[in-house]
Amino acid sequence: MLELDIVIQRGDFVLPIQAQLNSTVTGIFGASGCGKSSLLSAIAGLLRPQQGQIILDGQTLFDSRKKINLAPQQRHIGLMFQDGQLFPHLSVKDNLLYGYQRLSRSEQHFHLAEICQLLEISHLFSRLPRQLSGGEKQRVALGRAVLYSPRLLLLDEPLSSLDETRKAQILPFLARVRDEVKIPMLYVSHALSEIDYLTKDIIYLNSQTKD
Ligand SMILES: Nc1ncnc2c1ncn2[C@@H]1O[C@H](COP(=O)(O)OP(=O)(O)OP(=O)(O)O)[C@@H](O)[C@H]1O
Repeated sequence: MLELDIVIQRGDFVLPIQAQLNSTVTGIFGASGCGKSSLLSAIAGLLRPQQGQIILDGQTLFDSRKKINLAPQQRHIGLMFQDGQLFPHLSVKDNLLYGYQRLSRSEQHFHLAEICQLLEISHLFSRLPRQLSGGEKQRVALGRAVLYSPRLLLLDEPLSSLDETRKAQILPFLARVRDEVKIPMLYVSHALSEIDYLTKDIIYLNSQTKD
């Protein structure tokens, strides 16, 4: 369970958020600039909230009063963005293994073959990212994020660079990750239809302006 009780501030922008998230997938929806990416950055440890607490499965990741602020690598949270951000000079296989190889055996919860079969990417192993379609890149990025065995996977508009046909192809893979791998996910999107496909649990963000 993820417990959030924080205030994020960036200049005049203020976002207070209080929520308890229990679902395998929680959708995060809101207008452009309402703070969706800032919220994910705060959970990942890349942006310090102005005040409050973030607790994941009983572990305090951030507490302004107790002066706790775990570094991103101590949080073991996975992030996946709009353009996947694969390393361009590494093959698909080396991209997939990038974070995985740095885990100890006990931290490796999945096998390369199992995840690649799930996402149908095994035949792409020797290719470089520039030799992949947009949809293939996103499946490889998702595979890399899942192999890292994160406690929580944060997905920031993972399909927004794809056309409607490709989106429709990738959504079932995300549903498979939800059902078969069961890593809790926060899924940010402008598209309610995408969120609806994956979950009925949605947070609507409303930011405020500092007076
Ligand atoms: N580095 C920064 N410094 C100051 N303000 C920032 C910074 N980054 C973002 N902001 C502001 O914080 C607010 C929230 O931005 P954020 O990127 O979290 O919104 P978002 O909901 O993810 O937007 P979008 O849907 O357009 O990607 C915006 O008003 C933005 O202008």
